[in-house]
Amino acid sequence: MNSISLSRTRFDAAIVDLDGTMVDTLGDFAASLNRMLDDLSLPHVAPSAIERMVGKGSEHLIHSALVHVMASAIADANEADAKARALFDRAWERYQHHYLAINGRHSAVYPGVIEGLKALRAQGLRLACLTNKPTSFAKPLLADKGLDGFFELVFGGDAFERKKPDPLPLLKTCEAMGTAPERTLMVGDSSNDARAARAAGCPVVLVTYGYNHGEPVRGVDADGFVDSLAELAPAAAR
Ligand SMILES: O=C(O)COP(=O)(O)O
Ligand SMILES: [Mg+2]
Repeated sequence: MNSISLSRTRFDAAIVDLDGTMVDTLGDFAASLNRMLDDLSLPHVAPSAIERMVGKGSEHLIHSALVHVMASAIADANEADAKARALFDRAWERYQHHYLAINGRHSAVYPGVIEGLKALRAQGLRLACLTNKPTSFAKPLLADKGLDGFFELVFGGDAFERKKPDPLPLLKTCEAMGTAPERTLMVGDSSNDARAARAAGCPVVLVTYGYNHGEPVRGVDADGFVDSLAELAPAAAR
């Protein structure tokens, strides 16, 4: 933890991101997207490219993957975008089908997550999970990985009118828990989480191992960085 402001703060609650923060879901994203692309008779997309597209919800991920695979055949960016839009409804239906069928099978909980969540709960913090993936994907994934018992609330990207990086989901989650944003710690892996937290008035810590749209995470404006959620316990206890 490299933050001075955090060490002076006491927290009542924490809001924890899912993909890239608690669970490495890149394998699930790759499997579902590539099965979807098979159904559309389109070429596969590499996990290294998918990693840069994750974090802004499934709609953004699907559209980005479609544009990415069509860019090799269609030189004009506007044309590729229009083609991706035309294919979207079918792609979304196929993606949902495949994601729900394999949810969690190609994913793993990051080291230190269970330890970190246990420590936060032991300090009396209330926990909510707030992700941009749909709630119907998030809840079974948390259950499959044995993480559901830590969270009194789970909100997906479809739970509110707008997704992170908009502050609305964080403000609504604080409201649902009855906690003040300045005493509610956001724990995430990307600039999406940090921007949402800053705008909501929540202190924010980012993990260094997540996705962050392919950009170095330490360049993001946050209150601290941790290499493992296990490092959060002493900060929360102060
Ligand atoms: O974009 C996603 O589906 C995952 O997003 P998350 O990092 O908010 O969990
Ligand atoms: Mg994330």
